Amino acid sequence: MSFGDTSAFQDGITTSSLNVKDRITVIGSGNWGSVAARLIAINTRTSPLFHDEVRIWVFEEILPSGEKLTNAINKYKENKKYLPGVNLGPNVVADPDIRSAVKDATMLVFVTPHQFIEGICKDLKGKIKPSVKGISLIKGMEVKESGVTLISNKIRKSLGIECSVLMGANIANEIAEEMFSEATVGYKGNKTIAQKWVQLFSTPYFSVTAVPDVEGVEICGTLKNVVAIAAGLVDGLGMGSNTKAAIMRIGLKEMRYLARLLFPTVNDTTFFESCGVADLITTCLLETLAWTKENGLCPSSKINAFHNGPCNGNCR
Ligand SMILES: NC(=O)C1=CN([C@@H]2O[C@H](COP(=O)(O)OP(=O)(O)OC[C@H]3O[C@@H](n4cnc5c(N)ncnc54)[C@H](O)[C@@H]3O)[C@@H](O)[C@H]2O)C=CC1
Ligand SMILES: O=C(CO)COP(=O)(O)O
Repeated sequence: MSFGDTSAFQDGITTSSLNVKDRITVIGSGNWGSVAARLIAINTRTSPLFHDEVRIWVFEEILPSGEKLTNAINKYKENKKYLPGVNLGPNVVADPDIRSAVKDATMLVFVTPHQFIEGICKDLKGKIKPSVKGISLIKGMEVKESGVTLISNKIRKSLGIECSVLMGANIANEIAEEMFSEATVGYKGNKTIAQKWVQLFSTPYFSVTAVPDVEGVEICGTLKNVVAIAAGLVDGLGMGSNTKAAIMRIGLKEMRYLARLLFPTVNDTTFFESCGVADLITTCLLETLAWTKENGLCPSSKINAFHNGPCNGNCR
């Protein structure tokens, strides 16, 4: 079962049925955190379900101008370091103090690099409302000899809250430019909250669908990066599009195999959502583009460049 048409929910969730407006805090203000805050702020400005203001917790940094990043976001409504040139919206408010940023929140959006989540959860323990709902946009998982732990599970266990996930073919800069993208919300049990997450993120150019398979959605967002490394190697070796397509096809099958080995309840259909095949494709394509842009090279020279220097224009 899936759903993506937010208009269908308008009757199901009303302010009168919920009584209070939800208050949103975004935890993380990097590239994707800033774009996520921008999407959310569009909806909180217009939907009666949400409080207008969107708080964004900022890991404080000093800009080359000497200004604090938080002050600059609040002054210019722009994240000059992680999303320059994009207006975040008048209702986005940056806060460098994580505790004050989450104090009134009823919905928390986690969107930091995965290595920081443990420390962040420690800081949040006992500081959030017990009824708060979370969603993780973080890609990655913890791997130890004892087994793997998904990031949403770390959040759930550490804070004792419900935590959904949102993953997909979501290159943040493209969404900031309002180019069309899809995303998948993965949830466990609570369909009402999943519907609310869909409403919070959906815009005409950001189409969100929810599926009741939180592990499946999250593990897709993690494992696709392994396949993308292989796709990058294919580029570097100049092996061509057929080989890259084979890597992607076999990689998707292996993603499904491993996902089901780790989490037997993962649904096959999840791999056909944006979080599955679409994220795999965009990340495999991105590997090529990012590397070649950074190095001023054409794709087929990628590996040779390590040995022979930059492309001389003769490679195919
Ligand atoms: N950028 C993208 O297009 C997408 C990113 N993601 C995922 O979103 C998550 C966040 O990625 P981005 O926003 O791209 O990150 P980013 O790389 O743009 O920003 C890094 C963030 O980490 C913060 N930071 C640095 N040191 C820190 C510390 N010690 N403690 C806490 N925070 C610290 C920085 O201030 C900054 O806000 C990642 O899990 C990534 O995989 C998912 C989809 C798309
Ligand atoms: O979601 C992404 C592209 O769709 C980017 O994900 P990563 O941050 O894991 O590279």
